[in-house]
Amino acid sequence: MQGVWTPDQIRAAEQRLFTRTPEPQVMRRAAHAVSVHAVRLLAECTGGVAGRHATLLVGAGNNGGDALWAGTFLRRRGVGVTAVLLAPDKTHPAGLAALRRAGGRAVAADGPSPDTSGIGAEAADAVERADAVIDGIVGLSGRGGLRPTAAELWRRVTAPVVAVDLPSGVDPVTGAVDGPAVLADVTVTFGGRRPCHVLGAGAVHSGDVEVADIGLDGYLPEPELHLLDAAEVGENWPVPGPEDDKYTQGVVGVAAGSATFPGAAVLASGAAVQATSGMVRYAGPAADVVRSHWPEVVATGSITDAGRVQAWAVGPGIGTGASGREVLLHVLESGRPVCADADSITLLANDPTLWDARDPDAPLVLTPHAGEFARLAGGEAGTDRVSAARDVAARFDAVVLFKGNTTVIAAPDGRVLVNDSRHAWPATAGSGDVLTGLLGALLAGGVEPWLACGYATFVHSLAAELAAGGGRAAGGARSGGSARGPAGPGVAPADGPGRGGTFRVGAPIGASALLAAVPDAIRSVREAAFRAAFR
Ligand SMILES: NC(=O)C1=CN([C@@H]2O[C@H](COP(=O)(O)OP(=O)(O)OC[C@H]3O[C@@H](n4cnc5c(N)ncnc54)[C@H](OP(=O)(O)O)[C@@H]3O)[C@@H](O)[C@H]2O)[C@@H](O)CC1
Ligand SMILES: [K+]
Repeated sequence: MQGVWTPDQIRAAEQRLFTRTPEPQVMRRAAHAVSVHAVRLLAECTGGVAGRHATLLVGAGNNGGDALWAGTFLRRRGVGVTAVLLAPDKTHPAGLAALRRAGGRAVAADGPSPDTSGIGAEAADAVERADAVIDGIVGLSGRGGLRPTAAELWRRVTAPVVAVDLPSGVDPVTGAVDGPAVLADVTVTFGGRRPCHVLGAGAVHSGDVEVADIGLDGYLPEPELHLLDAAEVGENWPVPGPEDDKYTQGVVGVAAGSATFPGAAVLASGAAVQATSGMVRYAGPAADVVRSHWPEVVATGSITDAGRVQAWAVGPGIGTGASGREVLLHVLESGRPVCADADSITLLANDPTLWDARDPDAPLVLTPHAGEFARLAGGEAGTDRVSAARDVAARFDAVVLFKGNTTVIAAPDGRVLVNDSRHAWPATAGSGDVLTGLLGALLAGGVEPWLACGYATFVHSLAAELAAGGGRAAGGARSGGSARGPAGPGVAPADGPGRGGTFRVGAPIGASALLAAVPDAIRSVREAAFRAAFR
């Protein structure tokens, strides 16, 4: 599992590191890593390095210092470097002196001869003719969106961008973007990811995140957040062993859909079928429709006839009336692990007495989207979705899988996993029903609930991407293509060649296509695990 650390954790670790390694040396390590990625980007995007031009956007703090030192290293590779200083009086002195010694230029952002937007002619020229831009405006101390001069400079940037530590204008802790913010092709960070690289709009604004080793290992505490990679998911996805039969792998019960709306039942049952080689039982009014789509499902019309299961997936399409309540009550009383989604979340939010039916020893997973989350929590989550999910998980003693473009998975003990898929292909009707079925299958297979949520979300997101045609190598690599691609933030990269690589074509999908891609996604993560084992 990869870790994500808060700015406070990073700063505390840095202070401990500085007792052993002088601060300027650490900064030069960081800056060198930035320059390495800038060189790579220049080579990829312009076909060369020496003779190209890099423009540094330099703010008041150490983030600007990193950029200046990175410019110094770029000079050694024959790159022309201009630093545009946003706060000339506060510019990192040693970094600026080093850049000047190396033959780099520095100009003030607002002079001389500022235009009507307050940008000096030399600064405007440096930004507009850059082959690459290094964003050293602000880092861990950033608050709010870019300030006016920085925003005006950013508006003029067309070259590929390497962000130092994080894209300026993005909130370091929540990833929220509240005003103008840099959209990077690559973000080079130090020692470990920050929350803004994986949460909310920040995950998109960061582009590809490269973690450089500056010696922080050994000084960092337990991470605040965790990320899974494909190999881990593949290694732990339950598959039949030599001794297994259909029962030993765990039987999953699906209680979903209605006679009028059987789709949720078909999708959730189908996902459970695709996710496990064991047995799937369905109980509910859509039994005939489920059977006709999935003959391998043992389907019955009533929850009381369902038979024995090792876990339940309950909720999608059961309604919020008396019959839905009865189904949920039965499932909660079963003493089995339960994944409660959709209508069952609304039922639980509306009728607190339902909680009394729950066996306190049986794990409960809740999978709300924003609206359901607000019902459960008694208010909107706000921008700090991690804290909000943690609070609800602790309050209800349940694992909370808070859906969104970044899915946040909080355990009652405070552990948090995030899935920063950086694409929105699963945002389609019925997609949540598929996730519920996957989760039910993993719970029935005995996977620990918090991890089951992580594995199911990973595979679900990957299946959506594969179905859409966006494709992602299951080695953990991100989608190909630039974050500045024409599709814009929050959606999968658009098609055709562009900065940062060649984009793969994607097209909108429905939940049935997502479901059909689940076996490919599972195969893909298992292949990643296989490759990792022999690396
Ligand atoms: N310590 C080290 O050696 C190492 C540190 N490292 C590097 O240091 C970075 C942290 O540096 P830092 O703490 O100096 O602050 P930093 O993020 O540069 O901000 C500077 C100032 O910007 C301002 N500002 C705030 N918001 C703003 C906005 N929206 N738009 C514009 N300006 C804004 C605000 O100043 P104000 O104007 O409010 O006085 C703030 O004080 C870290 O990210 C990493 O890159 C690495 O080199 C590893 C070794
Ligand atoms: K930055």
